[in-house]
Amino acid sequence: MLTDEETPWSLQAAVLLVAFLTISLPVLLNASRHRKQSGLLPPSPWRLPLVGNLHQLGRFPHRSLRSLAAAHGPVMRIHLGMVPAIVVSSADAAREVLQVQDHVFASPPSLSIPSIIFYGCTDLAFAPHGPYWSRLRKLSVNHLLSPSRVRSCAAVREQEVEVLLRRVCGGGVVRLSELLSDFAKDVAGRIVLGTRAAGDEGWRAKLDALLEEIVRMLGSFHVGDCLPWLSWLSAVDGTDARARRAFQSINRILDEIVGDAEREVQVRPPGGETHDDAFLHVLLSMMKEPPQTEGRLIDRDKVKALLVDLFGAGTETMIIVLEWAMQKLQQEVRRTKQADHNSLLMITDQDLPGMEYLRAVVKEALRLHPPAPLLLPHNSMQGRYDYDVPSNTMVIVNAWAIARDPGAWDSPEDFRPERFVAGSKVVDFRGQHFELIPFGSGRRMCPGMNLAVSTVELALANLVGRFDWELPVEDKEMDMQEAPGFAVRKKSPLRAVAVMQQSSLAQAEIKSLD
Ligand code: HEM
Repeated sequence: MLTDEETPWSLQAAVLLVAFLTISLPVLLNASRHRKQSGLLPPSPWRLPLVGNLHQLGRFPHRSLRSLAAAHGPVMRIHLGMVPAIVVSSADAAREVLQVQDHVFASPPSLSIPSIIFYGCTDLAFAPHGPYWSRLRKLSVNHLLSPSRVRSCAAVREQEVEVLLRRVCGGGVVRLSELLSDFAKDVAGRIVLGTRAAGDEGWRAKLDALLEEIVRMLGSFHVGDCLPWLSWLSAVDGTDARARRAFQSINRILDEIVGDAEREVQVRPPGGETHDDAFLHVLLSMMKEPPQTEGRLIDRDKVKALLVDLFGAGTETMIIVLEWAMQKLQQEVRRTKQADHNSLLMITDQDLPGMEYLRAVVKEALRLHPPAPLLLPHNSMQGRYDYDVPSNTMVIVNAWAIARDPGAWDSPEDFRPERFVAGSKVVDFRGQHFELIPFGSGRRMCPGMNLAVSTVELALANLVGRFDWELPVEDKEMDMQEAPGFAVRKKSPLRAVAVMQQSSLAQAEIKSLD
């Protein structure tokens, strides 16, 4: 996880920039006096020269931006250093950006660190909107993330849930964060890489190292992104060197992973089919296909770029939802059982559609704790909507603030899954109801939503169905604090005591898992 010092847009950035104030202030003040304001720009909080509003963002930008929006409105213009950005904090404004004018805001901004660690932005999340992105997205959805592909790997998820339950049965205080994290990585490992990854400590260590580098670098501040004319500074302050070292480390790990898969394919008997439908095997076979008229889509580096996305975007987000939902479920566990589930049999993928209350709990956890509270940044490619949004302006959607907007939600700060149960207002997170957009919406919406939701629901259903969960005696109350970072995890790891249900049937079943 990120340390406080590594927080994006942190004071550390401000301190660095303030050093330049003394020399450049007179020049800049003069320049801003002559700057021509054109069109109707969104309202803007006051800002410091050079620093802009960076110093106001603090350790939790989603919270600080909500406070600023309360004073300046749901469409607001801020400055990250000298670079303007539009912040959107209402469902209506989010609909305008992500649906009505989706085509205008469909590219991410060009940022220095992602372009180093994501192989020149040839991954899915940071690739500019265009034919390459579109083909890569289609490939990922068709072979890995579509609802039918997700259904077809239900057995993998169920087997991994069994492993998780067996580990919980160990007794005593369960280190839930650690177990849930291993579970999410094993699911991703098995469907992306194949059975080889299951329960393999070597694989988990590789993935941990990979995620650590990605999360650390995405949380780093690059002066050139905020003060383009000072980008040379990142060579002096070591940011570029750190990013290149991180990239070398990411590349080495991914080379090992891809190399292992290539060797596996080579030792397969001639004509032998793959022993599983692992996505990496599909990618490797596509690398060998003759190029089509549009050129070859995938080469080794692009395969690695895509893997960074799938592991980075896929595992960390699922871990976050599982942690927050389990934390909430410690309070809700009995009601969840009564509402949904009276059987002690293993709950399978097929049972999930009938578990209305559990699904409401997951929705409510995603509402209060979206893993990416500011989604991913978008970039305007042209023009205007109600306000003038000059082309090439970064647009930040504060999904966290929108999901807590008192204008859209009753008691928005309370955890109340009932709000999603039949008879209540129908609100879903599939990109059509803009008051709840933890996965974004429009063409850049998260393609991993079906996989994530099925995996999270299956794990939670079984954890809650088989155990009663209590706080460890030494933890007097639940710690609900967030940790700062690009994706917002719980500050302290989740621990709980799992009390196995007294029913002999439950005990017999759990023994039979051994
Ligand atoms: C609960 C879990 C998850 C949440 C809350 C989540 C959330 C998001 C969000 C907010 C975005 C950006 C949307 C935007 O800016 O408009 C995104 C993009 C993305 N997500 Fe997820 N995600 C989750 C799980 C996954 C999984 C499991 C995968 C894949 C294995 C995945 C892969 C991606 C990719 C590749 C993108 C970039 C898509 C593009 O730009 O075309 N995510 N996700």
